Amino acid sequence: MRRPFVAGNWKMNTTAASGCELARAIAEAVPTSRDAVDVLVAPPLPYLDCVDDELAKSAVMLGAQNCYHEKEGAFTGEVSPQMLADLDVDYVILGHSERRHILGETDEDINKKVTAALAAGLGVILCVGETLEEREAGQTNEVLARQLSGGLKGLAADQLAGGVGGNDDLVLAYEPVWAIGTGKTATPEMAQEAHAFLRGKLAEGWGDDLAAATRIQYGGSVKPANAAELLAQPDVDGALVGGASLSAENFLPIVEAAFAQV
Ligand SMILES: O=C(CO)COP(=O)(O)O
Repeated sequence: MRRPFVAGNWKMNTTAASGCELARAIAEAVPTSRDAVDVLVAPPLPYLDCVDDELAKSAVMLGAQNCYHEKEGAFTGEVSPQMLADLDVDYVILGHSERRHILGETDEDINKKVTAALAAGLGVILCVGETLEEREAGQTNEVLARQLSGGLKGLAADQLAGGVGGNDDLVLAYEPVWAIGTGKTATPEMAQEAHAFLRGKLAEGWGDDLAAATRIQYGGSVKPANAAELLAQPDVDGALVGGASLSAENFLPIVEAAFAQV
């Protein structure tokens, strides 16, 4: 069985004080002895260091929400994968729909970032997902296939599988854009269908072993009330949680729903 993976994407929310308090509450609930589920929080960049301190005595991993593809140099305002690794970041979220649709990132940009992040020893959570118009036009699979092959272009299965005991693997997140922050969740059946499609594409492009090992998270209005039925789907290996990750009261029941699966 693939180890479930629940991640909280805090997006551009919290303050230094409230972020650290939230991290502390999550860390307390997931001590190092509870490692059957991977749990991660991805705070805003300026709070990575203080959140990392709060997570020190827990099994909770640290995530970042973006990076640039260059190591260093004259790229004002950007942050390299090496800098994130230096701050103990385990995984970086790449290709989130907010970066694709608000910040204009292309599959080509995302591919450069995925390649650079994996090369720097970071794990990558690569987000893919269709808009409502694309779903209604029957283009969901086409969009998912394009974003997957675009994001992973030029990468071989052994670069995506992660090292022994390391967190430098590829994780996918299926996040239908119409379900993000809207309260509209994909039904468990819709999520399962998209996840199974993505796993099939991974098998076609990178082989059965990688497809069987790769975790695919679902993201889009995941809440304590719907987490268990989503996580029960055979190809749903975790959740990428936005709004509900901003309070321990909402995030921890989702984490517990994942523990209940193992
Ligand atoms: O975008 C998301 C996580 O990356 C999902 O956000 P919500 O859980 O707020 O819908």
